[in-house]
Amino acid sequence: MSVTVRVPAKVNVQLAVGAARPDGFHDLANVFLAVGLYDEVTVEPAEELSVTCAGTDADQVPLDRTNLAARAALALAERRGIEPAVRIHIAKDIPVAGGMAGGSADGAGALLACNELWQAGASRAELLAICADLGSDVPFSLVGGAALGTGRGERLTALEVGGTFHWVFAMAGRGLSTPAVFREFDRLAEGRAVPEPVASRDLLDALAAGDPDALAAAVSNDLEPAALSLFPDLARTLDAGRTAGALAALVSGSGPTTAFLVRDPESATKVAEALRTSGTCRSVRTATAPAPGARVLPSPRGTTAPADA
Ligand SMILES: C[C@@](CO)(OP(=O)(O)O)[C@H](O)COP(=O)(O)OP(=O)(O)OC[C@H]1O[C@@H](n2ccc(N)nc2=O)[C@H](O)[C@@H]1O
Ligand SMILES: Nc1ncnc2c1ncn2[C@@H]1O[C@H](COP(=O)(O)OP(=O)(O)O)[C@@H](O)[C@H]1O
Repeated sequence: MSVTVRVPAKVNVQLAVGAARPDGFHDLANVFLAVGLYDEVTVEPAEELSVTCAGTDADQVPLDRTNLAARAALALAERRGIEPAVRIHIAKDIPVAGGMAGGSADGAGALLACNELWQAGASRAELLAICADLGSDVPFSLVGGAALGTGRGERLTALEVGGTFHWVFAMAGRGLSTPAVFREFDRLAEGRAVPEPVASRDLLDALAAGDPDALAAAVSNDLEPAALSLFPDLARTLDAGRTAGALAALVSGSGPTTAFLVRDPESATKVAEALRTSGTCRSVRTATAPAPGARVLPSPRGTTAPADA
């Protein structure tokens, strides 16, 4: 018997960052949008906990108990008094350390999958609380769609999205560490007052209207200067996408993946091709948004019945 859960990547269409808090985190107004690039997490009973990973960047994924999928299984098992005897396999399609919440996706996926496999019966609220303990981005991976994250990004309010948005993503040749980018944000902010992070009304209206031009005018990422400071070549990728006709070009979260909002599928193909030939990135993908959150996939013959998140 096995259970497989599919979980989306995210892009942050707004990432407003406040001053560093005493606990080292930053308060955010984090507008998450789930995009149609997915990892799949499969769990099945085993003698002991193990993690395997295949696919894009699989060699960069830790296979020990620091893996967010393993941590999620352990957290649920501990709460429920269950032996965490489970084999976890991650089929990876979300770039690693790319600012698209791939590790968070695997954490949320493993949690939902183990809840199903073990028939552990954790409620949605309990799953969300475990997600928040695992990382700031993990609750959103469970929920998907679009949401405003406040606090360190873990407190979610679902947002209305009035249409399909088309995106192109350029993957960089190396990753960027999220803590390093926040540290660089603090360094760049030294000596100036950092305003409270607030969600943009124009941006929320653009999402609700499904209007790509209005969304393009409103996107912003306060971590972008820090990511560019640590990885200056990203400016060339952003320029290549803009020149090819993207409505907006921005760094995804803490980077280094760059995200390009385009008007329609034709424009996505054109911008993707221009980025591929620009020599400024490692690979290019297109995807639409919003995508649903973590979902149990229908099981192959005779295993557990599918259940939505
Ligand atoms: C920047 C964002 C934007 O969505 O995503 P990524 O670009 O990493 O995907 C997130 O805030 C990343 O969330 P996540 O990757 O879950 O981070 P966590 O594990 O909670 O924290 C890792 C480290 O990032 C920094 N951190 C994270 C969140 C936050 N609100 N303030 C912070 O300062 C802290 O240094 C923390 O120790
Ligand atoms: N299941 C996982 N998949 C990817 N990375 C993981 C996973 N579990 C832990 N990590 C660690 O988290 C780091 C950040 O990875 P990831 O979540 O992909 O990026 P980001 O935080 O930029 O969205 C990786 O460098 C890796 O060391």
